[in-house]
Amino acid sequence: MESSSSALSRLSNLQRHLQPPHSNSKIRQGLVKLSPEVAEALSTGHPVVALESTIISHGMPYPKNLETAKEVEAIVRENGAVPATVAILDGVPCVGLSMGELERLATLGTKAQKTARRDIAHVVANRGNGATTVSATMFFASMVGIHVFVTGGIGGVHRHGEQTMDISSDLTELGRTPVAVISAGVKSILDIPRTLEYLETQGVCVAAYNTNEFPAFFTERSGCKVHCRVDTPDDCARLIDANLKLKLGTGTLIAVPIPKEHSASGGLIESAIQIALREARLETSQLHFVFNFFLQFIIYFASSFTYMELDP
Ligand SMILES: O=c1[nH]cc([C@@H]2O[C@H](COP(=O)(O)O)[C@@H](O)[C@H]2O)c(=O)[nH]1
Repeated sequence: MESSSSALSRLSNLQRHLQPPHSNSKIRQGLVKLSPEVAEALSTGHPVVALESTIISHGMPYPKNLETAKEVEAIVRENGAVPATVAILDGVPCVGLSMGELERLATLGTKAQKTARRDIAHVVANRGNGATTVSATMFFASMVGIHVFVTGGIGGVHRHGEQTMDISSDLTELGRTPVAVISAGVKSILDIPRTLEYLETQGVCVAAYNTNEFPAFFTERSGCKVHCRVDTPDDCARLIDANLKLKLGTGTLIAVPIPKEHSASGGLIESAIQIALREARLETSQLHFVFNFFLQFIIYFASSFTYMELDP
């Protein structure tokens, strides 16, 4: 606990040092709405933790989503920081939501547009409601001077991403926005080794908490080693501090494995996911077989007709 509070004070000193109060928000006045609590915390150098909102609107049904959002905010408060949930409401990017706004977002559910960086201008221009993903949340957090952001899982490179190019903009955002993202890793349905390769290309420092391995969201292990290990909140604060002071310009990803007490249920979910993936692969290969069979059939007939036409 002592090391966690010294890490908090280190971060808040850093925030004060690197971010003269409201320098950004003054420049961008009117573009982003800060909740009074977040504005006060940022101006006094009190630690602030950003939270995303896609997980609220798209990740769970109502009212579970609202309960979880409140619970997460309460955990941030219990640990001495101010939570800043980010969302776009009626076209206004909000950093820090009131209980009413949180409730509104939760009841909107999927009617709130899933908003990644590429969607921000569109949602704002149309005065829409947007639930921000990791990339959009990082963008707004950085804009107002919040350096730490906590979430469940970030997006990554999808399986077969080398063919589909389906790569989450969360990864490019980590390569361009100096915010530390603390998460349980990436979803295990994604391609974890390629996600880590992509982050390396983007120059993102990926650290794992109390382990040498990148966690697999529902389980502690993914089989992928990381180059940076952090063991205490102080280690994390020093890493974030170095990244910001050196103005590397990139984000930091700190992956925290699922707590031991939940690893049994996590393992159960993970094995169900692996079975589903195997079944999907099998179905795809059966479909390929049927498709190839019909293709050969069509080619055979088409060529017979062509011969008949050429040589009646
Ligand atoms: O288990 C989950 N992890 C992450 C997300 C959300 O999905 C986003 C990534 O979406 P995409 O793969 O479309 O970039 C993340 O930033 C996060 O907001 C989610 O819905 N479920």
